[in-house]
Amino acid sequence: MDQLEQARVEINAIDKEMAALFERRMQAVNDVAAYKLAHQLPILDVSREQAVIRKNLEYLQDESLKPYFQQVLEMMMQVSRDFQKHKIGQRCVVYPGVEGAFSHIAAKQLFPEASLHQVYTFEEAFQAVECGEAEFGVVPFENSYTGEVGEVLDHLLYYDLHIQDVYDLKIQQNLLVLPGTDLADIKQVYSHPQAISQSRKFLDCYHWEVIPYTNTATAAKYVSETKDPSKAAIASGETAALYGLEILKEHINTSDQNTTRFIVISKQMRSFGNRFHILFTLRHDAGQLAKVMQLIAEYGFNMESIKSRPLHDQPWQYYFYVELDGNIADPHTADLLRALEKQCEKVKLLGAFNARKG
Ligand SMILES: O=C(O)C(=O)C[C@]1(C(=O)O)C=C[C@@H](O)C=C1
Repeated sequence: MDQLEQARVEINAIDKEMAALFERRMQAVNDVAAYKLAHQLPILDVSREQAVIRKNLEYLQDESLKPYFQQVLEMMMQVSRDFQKHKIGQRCVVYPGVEGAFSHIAAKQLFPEASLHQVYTFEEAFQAVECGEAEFGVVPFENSYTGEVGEVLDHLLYYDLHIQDVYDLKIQQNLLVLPGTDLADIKQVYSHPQAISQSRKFLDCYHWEVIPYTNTATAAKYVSETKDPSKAAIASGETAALYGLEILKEHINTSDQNTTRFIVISKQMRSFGNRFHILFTLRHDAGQLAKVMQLIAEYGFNMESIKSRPLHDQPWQYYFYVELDGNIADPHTADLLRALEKQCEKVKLLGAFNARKG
């Protein structure tokens, strides 16, 4: 046997073992798909995929093979997702805004195999999921620069829905114009108020009229339709391609850490992860909030975030949102929740998620 033949005999033997291992893996994936269908969980789990890749790369002895093995792992999980999609059927996911809006970009990344449908408002996304028209909704929750999306937080209090997942999308704002436009031609700039405030420093260098618009993608669409070179929009690069615009200035947001946290809303609550979030309301007496903070500290939970928002039906009264490090499945968390239920008027556990530390 020459060297080539010998190597091929070895490859054949390895492929045979891999075929058996592939069948075993797909049986496990089949169980995952059945669980995800029964519990209405999304197929893609980004944090799990990252963990699978990280762990498996550590098993390799030969460093130079790591990028190749990573490709194998990514492909294997793509196959796994295709198989699950076939088993579960197509999921319906809604997002607010138009094609090219950041919610659409987040929804595409979170649900690459789903059927995506746009709605006009955040509330329509909540309504579609609550009435069962859609299984999931992807809505913005918080921006690292401009803070929470208050309306979405309010809907979480009033709708009987939970947070199924949390996804951080790096946001890059760009100045979009009709092809051939110069900076000197621009007189008005259109965009969503959050995108405007994220790009404030850039905008302050010019004397343009800045006009708030429903969202970044509709602003880009409007500029494209007017065919007026004195108008520009602030939006994502993807939006430029969609509406035939040109990126005149890239990356105009003040902070390059600009990230928007999107949430996946669903009727089901996610129960695994290293962090969880709750909403609560209090009796309007002195020291109530301090008592809740004390309980959280006494039970040894690290609080990552706290926000307060006005209650719609009780002027000058507020509800609170907190994010705590810990596992919902841990009995200690159940103890804390019981203690909070005694202390608060209403407690709503929104769900768990995997937060990346640092
Ligand atoms: O563990 C899961 O949740 C799976 O669906 C399995 C699997 C995989 O094949 O390893 C596939 C898709 C997910 O994005 C993560 C991992």
